[in-house]
Amino acid sequence: MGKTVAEKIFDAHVVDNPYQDVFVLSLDRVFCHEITTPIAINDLVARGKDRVFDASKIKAVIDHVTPAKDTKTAIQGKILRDWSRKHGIEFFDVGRNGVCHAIFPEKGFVRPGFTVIMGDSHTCTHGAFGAFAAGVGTTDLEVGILKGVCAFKKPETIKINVTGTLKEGVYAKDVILAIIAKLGVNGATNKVIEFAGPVVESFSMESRLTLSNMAVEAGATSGICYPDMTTVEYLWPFIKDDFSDKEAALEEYSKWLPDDDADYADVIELDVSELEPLVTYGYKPDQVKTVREMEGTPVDQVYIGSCTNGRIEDLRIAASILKGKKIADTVRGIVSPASPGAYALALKEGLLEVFMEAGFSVTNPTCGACLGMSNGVLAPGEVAASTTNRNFNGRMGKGGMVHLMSPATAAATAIEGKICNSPLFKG
Ligand SMILES: CC(C)[C@H](C(=O)O)[C@@H](O)C(=O)O
Ligand code: SF4
Repeated sequence: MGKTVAEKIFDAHVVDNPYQDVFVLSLDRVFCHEITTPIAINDLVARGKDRVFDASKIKAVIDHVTPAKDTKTAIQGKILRDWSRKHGIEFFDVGRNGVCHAIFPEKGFVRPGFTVIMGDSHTCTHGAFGAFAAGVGTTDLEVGILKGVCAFKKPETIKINVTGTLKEGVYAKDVILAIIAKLGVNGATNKVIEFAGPVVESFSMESRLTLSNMAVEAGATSGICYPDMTTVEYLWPFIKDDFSDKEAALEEYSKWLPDDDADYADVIELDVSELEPLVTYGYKPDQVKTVREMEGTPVDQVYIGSCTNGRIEDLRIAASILKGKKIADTVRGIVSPASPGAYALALKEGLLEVFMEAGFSVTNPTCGACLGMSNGVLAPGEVAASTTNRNFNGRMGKGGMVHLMSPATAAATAIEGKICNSPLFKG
């Protein structure tokens, strides 16, 4: 029987098989942010185990609330900062920081075939490189930091073949919303999703990161895209000394493709040729309608950012719609480029100017408004159009409502003050 991508990665990393389908895997990366890692650090210190398995494989960033907004968040940042310095862990502090799942890919920290953990549910994002990347709780994070291993049940895999041709103005965000609507919020629980097919092959790394990012919203442990020349091109600045040429890198990474006769829990065919821009309407990410159905819904705030859609590709699309336009005066527009790289490029390309002239506030790279912690918290009863990944009740502020959508739809919605299709989508 052939193997799925996750099965191949498990086989290559297994250090123990304590019982049945539980496997202890060696870790290639342990990522840390200031919300969940300080709890693990404090506990490790209290237990006299303030050690790390391999400082070069651990990376840390302050991203959720940055710069600190109060004493509590300042302390969280300080714990992570002091610990990183003490152990020689590469650390991204104010001025060089951004959303973990945007900055770590940008730095080339993830490679095909890697195992990655982090105390964050959207760690699945890094599966876009053909890695097994999973969010974990405090105990697993502590063990990972200390010993460089993590125990997982060998997951089954759902393969989704995305076929057809996307219409102009329809993006990876619409595809993943369609997938979540189809699977339901628990449809892939304890499973891995492989995103396959010509549409995914045609996607940039940014678009693949958007797909993998929301795998967890269907319950998936990880969302994996297959490594190909797009992956190699993206990683090339970081791997060029390891390979004679790009073809050699591609050949090496191809060992992380699934076998033709791999055994899947389910194989889903999704033809996206007729797909329209989508938007969520309720408090669960599988509550999805077409933008057309939701057209005219007034919004108070439009947020463009996050680990889902705060990358340079997203900023370019939104800016192309906002150029020369003004957002409605009933709307507060907030854009948070997700990483320093995206911010710097957006500045250089004049995109930040486009956003500002349209009436947006441009913030530093941070999670901020995405989870209602800073930089754009909603008041009760307010409605946001947002390029983020979660629309849970109160997610962006107690009593607030969030409609998830693509950056193109968000930009168009900001101009109208009401949910609407972008001019790029011709129907
Ligand atoms: C704060 C963190 C633990 C949380 C997560 O795990 O996802 C956050 O990033 C989120 O998106 O809600
Ligand atoms: S941007 Fe939002 S979803 Fe992503 S890690 Fe930050 S809070 Fe979580």
